[in-house]
Amino acid sequence: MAPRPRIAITAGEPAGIGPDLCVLLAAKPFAGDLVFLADRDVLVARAKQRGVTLSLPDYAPSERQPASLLHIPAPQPVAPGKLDPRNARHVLALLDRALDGCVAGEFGAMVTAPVQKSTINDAGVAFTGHTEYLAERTSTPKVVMMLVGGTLRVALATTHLPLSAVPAAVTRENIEQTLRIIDRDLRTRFGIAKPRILVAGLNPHAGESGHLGREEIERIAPALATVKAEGIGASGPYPADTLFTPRMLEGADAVLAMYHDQGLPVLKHGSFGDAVNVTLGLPIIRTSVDHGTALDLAGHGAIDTGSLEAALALAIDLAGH
Ligand SMILES: NC(=O)c1ccc[n+]([C@@H]2O[C@H](COP(=O)([O-])OP(=O)(O)OC[C@H]3O[C@@H](n4cnc5c(N)ncnc54)[C@H](O)[C@@H]3O)[C@@H](O)[C@H]2O)c1
Ligand SMILES: N[C@H](C(=O)O)[C@H](O)COP(=O)(O)O
Repeated sequence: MAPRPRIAITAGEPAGIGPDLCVLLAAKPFAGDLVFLADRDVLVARAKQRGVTLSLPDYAPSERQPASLLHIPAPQPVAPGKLDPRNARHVLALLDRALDGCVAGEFGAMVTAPVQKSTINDAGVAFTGHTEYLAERTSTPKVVMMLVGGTLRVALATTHLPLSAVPAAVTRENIEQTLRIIDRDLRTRFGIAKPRILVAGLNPHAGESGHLGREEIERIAPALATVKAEGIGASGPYPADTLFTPRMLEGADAVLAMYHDQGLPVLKHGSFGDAVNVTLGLPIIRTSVDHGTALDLAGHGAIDTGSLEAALALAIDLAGH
């Protein structure tokens, strides 16, 4: 029998629902050993607020523990729902420790609870997302954000940037590199022998033969021709408005959307609460939830643990490959 992978889970923004999700998951059984990276006082307080019994021993690297806590202190007291940029470095320290452990082989994968990107920026650290942060920290020149929900996988050619900056970022080179990464990771990590990837256009009606924009003709189609010649099963560019219809998606393994809000609303409409965000192209395995910090629900109120559970299950599965 394969050994249980050890998975690092970062609690994310301490004022958000990340700590709540951690305390709710800590008592559940998983097919891996879970190491929660968080401030112990924050988890204890959150468990009390939610009426949950928290039983997490300190992490002991030499032992096999179904669930444990790697305590990393937050410098400032934490109140649910109240952001404090002085705790932003703590949030990054959780990520750094998990990442270092993955690179060193101590952890088989890392799973991230949500962070508040604005607060990290407010603390003076330029931060657009875990995806870009982990790429930079591992010196990986190119990674791809992909969300998985139900039978749908949606990858993005561009991630966290203003809409006005998207057209310039949809370059031929970007599309080629993105498709190579999706193809490689679907084969090697997801075990799909010959991935079939559908590529969206950028403009309405995929540019209407150049009358509604030329990115499809000048960049996306030439990039597709190049990667097809390399044997990658990609096709398009397709008009995005009908690309996500069941008939188009039949037999497809992934869709490549050109920008964040072209692809993710479709996926989240169908799967919010159960979908998983996975970073392709990294030297380590990283999955995450499909939602944000939900400050309005931290410490009280009904929260859905489904996405974090799905992210954990996928991380365990990928770590086992
Ligand atoms: N993986 C991540 O780190 C991640 C992902 C998405 C957004 N964010 C960040 O989160 C912050 C807040 O973003 P937002 O307000 O756009 O989105 P959000 O997901 O935090 O909230 C959107 C709505 O969904 C609800 N919600 C979210 N998660 C829920 C859960 N598990 N159970 C029940 N309800 C839930 C919230 O209460 C809110 O009504 C931003 O800083 C954003 O950048 C982080
Ligand atoms: N774009 C993601 C989403 O909408 O779910 C989210 O912001 C998380 O991104 P990172 O994993 O890069 O933090």
